[in-house]
Amino acid sequence: MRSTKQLARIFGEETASRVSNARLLVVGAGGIGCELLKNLSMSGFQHIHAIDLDTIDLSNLNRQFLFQRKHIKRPKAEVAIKAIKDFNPGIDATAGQANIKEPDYDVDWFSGFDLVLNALDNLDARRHVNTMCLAAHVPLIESGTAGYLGQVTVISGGKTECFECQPKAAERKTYPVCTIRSTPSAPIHCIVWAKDYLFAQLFGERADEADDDQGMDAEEKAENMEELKQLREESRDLSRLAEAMGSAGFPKAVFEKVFSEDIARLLSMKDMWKQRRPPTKLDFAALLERVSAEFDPAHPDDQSVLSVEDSCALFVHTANKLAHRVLEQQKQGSQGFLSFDKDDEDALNFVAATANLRSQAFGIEQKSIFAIKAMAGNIIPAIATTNAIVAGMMVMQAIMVLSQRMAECHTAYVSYNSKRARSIIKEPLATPNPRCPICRRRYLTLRVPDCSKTTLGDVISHVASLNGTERDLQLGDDIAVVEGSRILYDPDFEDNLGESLKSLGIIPGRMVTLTNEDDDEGLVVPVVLNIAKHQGNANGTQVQLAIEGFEKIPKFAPLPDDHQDNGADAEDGSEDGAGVVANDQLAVDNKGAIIIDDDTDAHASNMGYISDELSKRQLDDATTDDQGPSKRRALETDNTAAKADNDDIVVLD
Ligand SMILES: Nc1ncnc2c1ncn2[C@@H]1O[C@H](COP(=O)(O)OP(=O)(O)OP(=O)(O)O)[C@@H](O)[C@H]1O
Ligand SMILES: [Zn+2]
Repeated sequence: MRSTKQLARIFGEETASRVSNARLLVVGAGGIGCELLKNLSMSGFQHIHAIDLDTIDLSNLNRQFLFQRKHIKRPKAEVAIKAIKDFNPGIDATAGQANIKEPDYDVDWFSGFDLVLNALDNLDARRHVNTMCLAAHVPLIESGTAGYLGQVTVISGGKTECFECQPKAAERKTYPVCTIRSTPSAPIHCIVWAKDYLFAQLFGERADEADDDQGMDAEEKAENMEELKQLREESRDLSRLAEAMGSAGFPKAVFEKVFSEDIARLLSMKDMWKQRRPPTKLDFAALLERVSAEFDPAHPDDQSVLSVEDSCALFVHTANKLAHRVLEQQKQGSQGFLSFDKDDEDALNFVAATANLRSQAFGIEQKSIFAIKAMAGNIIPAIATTNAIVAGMMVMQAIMVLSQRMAECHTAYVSYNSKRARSIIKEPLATPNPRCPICRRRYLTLRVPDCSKTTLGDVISHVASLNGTERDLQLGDDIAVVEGSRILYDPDFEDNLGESLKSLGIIPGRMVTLTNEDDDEGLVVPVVLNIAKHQGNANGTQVQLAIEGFEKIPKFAPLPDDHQDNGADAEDGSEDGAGVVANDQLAVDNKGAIIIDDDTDAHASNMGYISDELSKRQLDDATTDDQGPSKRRALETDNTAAKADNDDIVVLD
């Protein structure tokens, strides 16, 4: 094959052969994924499986060049794989339309690949693949772009930082409740109000009234007493209105409540407007009388700013449509609530119309639906060229990993600065954070003949039976077993010992973490057992529990004495070493065709996936509960993972 020959000429026969024999998993066939699949198929890679949960949208076609208009609504991975097979018919390429988090894609499945490449767009999936690759001992190439900024890095368990070793800067904007609900002064305040408050209250899952004062201490609550009371009343009124959904007067009732009554109530709080421009009430009937004759609320122009009258007509149209959808869902027996999705036209148009009406009331600039989509969806426009550069760098890293030239792998950044249009920066791969709650783990596989017969006690006895052998797990006597955020066993909690694994929800694909209860120093590296089916026994004799994978466990550096010296413990969200590179480091590291950019500030903010919100983690001993640190960390890991994925703007106080 031509590409293999070319590869052999550049990198040698051995590398070319490793590349052509390697089994690759590409997760995500979107902006980066399409570029990557195209590159891989043209660079000598022969065995590729791509997975993506989504289907193709019109909005993907401007940058996902393997897709054409005729492919809209077809599965991304399938179409992308078909396209690369057209380029390179000899390739062994397969596709799956699925969420990579589905239990079918378990550790055994991941172990079937030599290399995984992430081309994802969300933190939750990235974290999941990171853990699966660590558990399966498969190297991972991680990537991300945000507009002109991009990043590629290599993750190899025990050798490099993993995706969770460092906190990522929090990008999520938060706004005080009172600004959103009472004193907006910018378009985004009105958009957040329309999306997170009005839309959510009317069509979403019923919110908890107590949320209005979340985050306030007692003093703040006392100071804001009057306003909080008003806010609660407003919410209650809206909930009552939601019950009128489907009646002819529903849109008018909502309009009059939010753009007339609530504004009158705000105006009555005179102190609020001493330093601010007071809002004005809107008149529903008067606005509807002046809607332009040519305005079609079913097909609004999303590029221009609508007149306030047309926004009112759009509000009526979309409020009716959304109400209808909720009622239909209820009729079909489901709970009947919607959550905002920027790609749901009714939801977007409702939010755009109400945000603009509110802007009108508060004398704030109005925006086109297109602009509101970007703001409501927290969207940074995707740049095809950045995706292409990142995908190219991923292929280079893939070749290096497969040819076992890890020392030549890098974290590479695509960066932007006003002096130089674009540049790429690289830095050496960082070593693992010795306190990382994900990669400082010994990932092993526990083969279980039958989870409905094997008890938790059997597992504990099996672990104990390894003591003193070469497979000693070195957990000591006081073992604790944790699954997710549940404690299954510790020396003071033996209730589950007689339970079958299945009855405890421990089935193939799940992972349980074993720690030492008394390990206050955190010296024991916890063991994570991936539960897997036993492969069976050819002789027909009864198969026993078996723990596998000892030979794949990396060596872990001892914990540093200084507990402060820990990036993952950083609480302030600062990047704290997460990608900031010293200039002198660059100077010694700038071999190759890399343009060095000396703007470290730009660099610091250019990790492709920093746009994902990372919940901050507190991994050190600051937690005041009385669980041992190892078990506590195991629990925290699971809790933070659960909190992780929410890219939306949140209203906080
Ligand atoms: N858990 C997951 N399992 C499989 N694929 C995923 C998962 N999460 C995200 N993806 C896929 O990763 C890809 C990321 O690509 P990209 O960032 O270009 O997003 P997009 O959805 O194509 O674009 P946009 O968000 O701008 O509409 C998407 O195709 C998405 O479906
Ligand atoms: Zn880590």
